[in-house]
Amino acid sequence: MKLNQLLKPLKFYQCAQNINDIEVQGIEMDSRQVQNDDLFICIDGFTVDGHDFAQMAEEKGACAVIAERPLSLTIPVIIVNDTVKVLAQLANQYYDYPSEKMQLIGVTGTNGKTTLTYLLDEIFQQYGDDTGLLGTIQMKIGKETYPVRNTTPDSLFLQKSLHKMVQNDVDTVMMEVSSHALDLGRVFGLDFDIAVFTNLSQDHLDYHKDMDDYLRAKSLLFAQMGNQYHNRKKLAVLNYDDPAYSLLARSTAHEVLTYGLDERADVRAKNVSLRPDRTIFDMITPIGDIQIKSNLVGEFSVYNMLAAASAAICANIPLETVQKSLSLTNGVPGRFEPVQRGQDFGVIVDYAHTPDSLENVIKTVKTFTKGKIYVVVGCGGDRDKGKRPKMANVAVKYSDLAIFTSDNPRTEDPDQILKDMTTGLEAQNFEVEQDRKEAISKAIQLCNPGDVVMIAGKGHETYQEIGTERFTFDDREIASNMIDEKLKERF
Ligand SMILES: CC(=O)N[C@H]1[C@@H](OP(=O)(O)OP(=O)(O)OC[C@H]2O[C@@H](n3ccc(=O)[nH]c3=O)[C@H](O)[C@@H]2O)O[C@H](CO)[C@@H](O)[C@@H]1O[C@H](C)C(=O)N[C@@H](C)C(=O)N[C@H](CCC(=O)O)C(=O)O
Ligand SMILES: Nc1ncnc2c1ncn2[C@@H]1O[C@H](COP(=O)(O)OP(=O)(O)OP(=O)(O)O)[C@@H](O)[C@H]1O
Ligand SMILES: N[C@H](CCC[C@H](N)C(=O)O)C(=O)O
Ligand SMILES: [Mg+2]
Repeated sequence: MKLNQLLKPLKFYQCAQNINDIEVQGIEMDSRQVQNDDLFICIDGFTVDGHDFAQMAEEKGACAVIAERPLSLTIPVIIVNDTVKVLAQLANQYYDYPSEKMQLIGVTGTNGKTTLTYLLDEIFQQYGDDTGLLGTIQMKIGKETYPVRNTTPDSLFLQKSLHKMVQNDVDTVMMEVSSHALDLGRVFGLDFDIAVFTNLSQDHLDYHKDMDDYLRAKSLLFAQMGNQYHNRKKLAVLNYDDPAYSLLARSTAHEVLTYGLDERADVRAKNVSLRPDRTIFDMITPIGDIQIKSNLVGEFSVYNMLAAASAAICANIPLETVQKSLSLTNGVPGRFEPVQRGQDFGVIVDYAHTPDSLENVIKTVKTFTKGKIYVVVGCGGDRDKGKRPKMANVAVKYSDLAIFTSDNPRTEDPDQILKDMTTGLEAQNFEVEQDRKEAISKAIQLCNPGDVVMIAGKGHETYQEIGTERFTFDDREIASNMIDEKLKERF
């Protein structure tokens, strides 16, 4: 593509050099990845400033650079006010606006995004769509899966991925939209057809100034859905029971469909029966009522199913398809995932890493546990420190014994994280075992028939991040081995 053509979305920019005949082979924001004739865009990041790598980009063959200040290079330097926004605009232009060629569903909220995108993926596949998925666990295009670094990638990777999905004839894409992504403009210019909100509770206050700032970031998804009133209807799906509902409803220019347990919600659950191994309820919707019998457990799963059904209804999926898909689903890897090795006690691995999600899952375990509940949990390093005492409090409040351990300490001192969790804790029903493997082993060793161990915080993760290195670690695998050992000892 000619550089002139690529710059078309921009009205104002400065360039002292002639850029008329420059041919661009690709866009790059990482100098290390630059290839001949790429356009390099300098991003001033949290760790380093991309402007400092423009020279490297030139040496690697970049044809031009986009920057926020003059740089002494021999290749043309195009100056703009905001390279983050320009990256999003040019990536969209370069990949020919892929989000407009698909049905795009964005999901935001503190908890439940991954779960909801998986439920939706199953519903749309059940309907017969070719689907794409972008989120915490992986990116998926049809049956192919790809590893990811962020829940919501930067705008360049995002547009490239959506373009690939278009090339693969994907009809519908579900994507998690994190508050970081919204705040950092990673989803600028995306044409969302349906935007879904799950819930808001404390997380990420290392990044956002306070809960209002966090909510403001979440509201951007609904404010930035685009304005195609006549071509295609756009819809916002909101949790009526969450206090954030009214602000989010006011943030969008589009029609809102609400869900919740409240009688006033458009899509709601009645006669809810929360059982140890399944959940049964009547789902009331504007287009008819269905009964849901699902393997998912806990009240939070009712919310996830209501949200999934609401988004599906917005996309004109028949209720029978929704009903069938929700009855078939076995949930999401690392979300309330049982580890079963034939033992007479329960072991559940879950990704709860916020006070609210931890409370939800332990309370759910409590509803069906006759024996004791042991919780193994830690808190991530380089993340919201305010969550630490709150998660510790929840763990001791709802369990018989909490074993506090390391999650991903990252660059923090694991002992300090554990101190942050336990300082001021009044209850005595906890132990501290920094080594996560030991902590899991201890909990499993303590189990008598009918007891349950809840291993929280890391869910699907197959690594433990200590310092800046990732070491192989999978709660499910470790727990399986420990259970096997315990069973062997018995015989
Ligand atoms: C705090 C944050 O969001 N950081 C993101 C950010 O990194 P950064 O600002 O540190 O980037 P940087 O290293 O300073 O680099 C700046 C620029 O220089 C360039 N560079 C750098 C080095 C070099 O040699 N040459 C070069 O050109 C880089 O390519 C980049 O363009 O930009 C990177 C590329 O897009 C992201 O991967 C990275 O996410 C990091 C890994 C991260 O941990 N982010 C978390 C906080 C996050 O975003 N989490 C949310 C989900 C949270 C949730 O809901 O649970 C998410 O969406 O993942
Ligand atoms: N609707 C919900 N409300 C509250 N908690 C939930 C809900 N759904 C799931 N959870 C809990 O939150 C945990 C994380 O769920 P999930 O991975 O779906 O959320 P997420 O929003 O994608 O999280 P992340 O931002 O870390 O990617 C689950 O393991 C479960 O403990
Ligand atoms: N996406 C979340 C994941 C947290 C998972 C938990 N295991 C941790 O490392 O804190 C975050 O980056 O805050
Ligand atoms: Mg997620």
